[in-house]
Amino acid sequence: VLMTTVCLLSVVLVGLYAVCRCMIPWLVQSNSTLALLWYDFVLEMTLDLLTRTTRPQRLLRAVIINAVRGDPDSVIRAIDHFCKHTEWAMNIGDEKGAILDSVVMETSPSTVLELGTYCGYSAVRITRLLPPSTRLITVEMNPDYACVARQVIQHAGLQDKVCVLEGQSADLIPKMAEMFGIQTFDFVFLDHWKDRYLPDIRLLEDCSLLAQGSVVLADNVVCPGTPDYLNYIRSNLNYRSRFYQAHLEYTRVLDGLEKSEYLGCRQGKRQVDRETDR
Ligand SMILES: C[S@@+](CC[C@H](N)C(=O)[O-])C[C@H]1O[C@@H](n2cnc3c(N)ncnc32)[C@H](O)[C@@H]1O
Repeated sequence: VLMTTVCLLSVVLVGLYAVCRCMIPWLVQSNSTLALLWYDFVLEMTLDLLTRTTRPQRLLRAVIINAVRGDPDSVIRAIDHFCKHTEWAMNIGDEKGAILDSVVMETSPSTVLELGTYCGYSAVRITRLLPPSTRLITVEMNPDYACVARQVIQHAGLQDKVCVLEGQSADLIPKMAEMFGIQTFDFVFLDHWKDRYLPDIRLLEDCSLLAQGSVVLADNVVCPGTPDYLNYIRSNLNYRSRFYQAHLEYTRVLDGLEKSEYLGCRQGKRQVDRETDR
């Protein structure tokens, strides 16, 4: 009886292990809700409990161990490697990061705002492409994330070109002119909580922080998705919008970026034929 019980238990345990090892990654790689639930909730909480550290702290450790100090590209590589092989994290990632790079390069901005810093991955990506006189202002509401981001940015050697502002975007956007003497932003990267995209783009407009030619790039417009923002920006005469299809960072789940050029205040709505813009 004992032998049979041990054998049965072994079979159950091996089965469970196989399910965890093969089925869960397969399932979460192809379903957006499962992916976010698994990576952003189950795995993160479990690892936080087991290691008594936070995900940003673990990511920072990987950067310090594996990236060359003063080399932004090696910091980016170290984070991508950590997120692909050790632990998923909500950076824009390498695939969408390449699109971000190309939009930054074609915009060649003098004034840049990022909403949602997290660990500083996209801040490093953007800043390494900016001319020497241009600084990035990046806003993060979580002080622990902001602290990690500053260390990641410092490791990349970009600390003199980035200002990590701690606080809520809604509180800080109206203070940009007063704090930095900024009149308008040439490039704005939206990558904070998705329900803030619409109120914050309107706030940027109300504070006159967008000028004709300003480019707004929004991440995660498909996953988790920003339907109210997309509806607003695509049907607005004041913007010319283009969608870039890609995948949720480090997965096969569909996602995308929306690049919107501000055309100046014309007022009114239009029906955008998105197909022609793609
Ligand atoms: C998806 S992560 C940003 C990832 C980062 N841009 C990257 O690619 O490396 C979103 C971040 O936005 C921050 N956040 C969310 N809502 C915010 C708000 N209203 N103001 C400031 N930060 C916010 C969150 O704390 C989180 O760290």
